[in-house]
Amino acid sequence: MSKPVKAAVLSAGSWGTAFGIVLADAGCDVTLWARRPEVADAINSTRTNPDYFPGVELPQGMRATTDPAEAMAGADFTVLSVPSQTLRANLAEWTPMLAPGTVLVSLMKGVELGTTMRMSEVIEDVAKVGHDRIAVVTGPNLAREIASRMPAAAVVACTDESVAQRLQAASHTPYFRPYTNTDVVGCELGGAVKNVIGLAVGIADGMGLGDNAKGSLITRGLAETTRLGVALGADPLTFSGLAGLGDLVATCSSPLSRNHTFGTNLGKGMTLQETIAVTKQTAEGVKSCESVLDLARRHGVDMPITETVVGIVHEGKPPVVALKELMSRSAKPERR
Ligand SMILES: NC(=O)C1=CN([C@@H]2O[C@H](COP(=O)(O)OP(=O)(O)OC[C@H]3O[C@@H](n4cnc5c(N)ncnc54)[C@H](O)[C@@H]3O)[C@@H](O)[C@H]2O)C=CC1
Ligand SMILES: O=C(CO)COP(=O)(O)O
Repeated sequence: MSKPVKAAVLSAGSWGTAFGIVLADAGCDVTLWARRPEVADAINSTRTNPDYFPGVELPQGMRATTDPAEAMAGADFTVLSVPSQTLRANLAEWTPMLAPGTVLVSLMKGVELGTTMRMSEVIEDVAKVGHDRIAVVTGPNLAREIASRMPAAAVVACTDESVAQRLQAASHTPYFRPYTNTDVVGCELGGAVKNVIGLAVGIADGMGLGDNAKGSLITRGLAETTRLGVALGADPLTFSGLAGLGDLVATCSSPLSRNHTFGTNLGKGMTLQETIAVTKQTAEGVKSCESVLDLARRHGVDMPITETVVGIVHEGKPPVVALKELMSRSAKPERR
């Protein structure tokens, strides 16, 4: 009998835990790294992660530790699931402990502030591994639904298709159906920008602007995501796939989405500080809207919805004023 695939998942937050469940259900031997000892203890002693998924039973093939070296020892896949803005510092600490030949897998949907790097670029920069050893998992994957084993499709992307296929096999379960893709740029941008569009749709929902506004924001949001992607060398078709449209639809229609919920609270009139105070988990779009806009400006790409979100979230622009500005932009053809 062949040895089970070994996976380290760093860390034990929402998506790390949920994807760890997927890997374990697919037959992998999974070790989660948890920052807090009480989370690791609860996982090992109660087979649940009560802070994130109370009542969800974790698979037998999954355990937790607070020692990153122990988690990573001999791992075929090292899965990274920390907030995008802390990845660089976390990975710098973890790089000396990486197992030889391990594939680094990013679950993160963000763009680094300052450098405007995508997460796979940060990984390549810090861990000094080639892009053929870095994979990305993305798509319409709300962690709470996945942890409850509700059905979803996903994308596993790597420039080396055989690596994507290995990860596909390691994460395919009766409820989780991953497709491979070699367009890493498009897949990552789809995930990072949809968080920003999710904020915009949430704001519109909070303001009670209706479903036409939602449909319009999703579609025009996808148009600006695609414009950015094409400028960065992505395949435009990626954005009509799971990493683009699929993820946008899930995020923009679900109360489980933190970005959507964050936007809804702002649209209802909460201040930024009040909204941050009631948001317990990572809403990546809040920070990444600025880095996405920065990236767009560096490449001369117009991203009006992203610009509007930055105005509301970071510049204190009232949503009603932002809406008026967005709607009164100069008239143009749908496709340029
Ligand atoms: N939750 C979801 O449904 C999905 C999330 N993602 C992405 O996954 C990434 C992680 O998000 P979630 O797991 O949802 O967030 P989360 O807030 O639930 O978990 C984040 C984890 O990172 C840890 N953490 C926070 N600050 C840290 C630091 N400075 N150093 C080390 N660890 C730190 C926390 O302890 C926690 O375990 C994000 O980029 C998000 O966009 C992607 C798909 C689905
Ligand atoms: O990326 C996600 C679903 O695919 C999760 O969205 P939120 O981070 O907004 O919860």
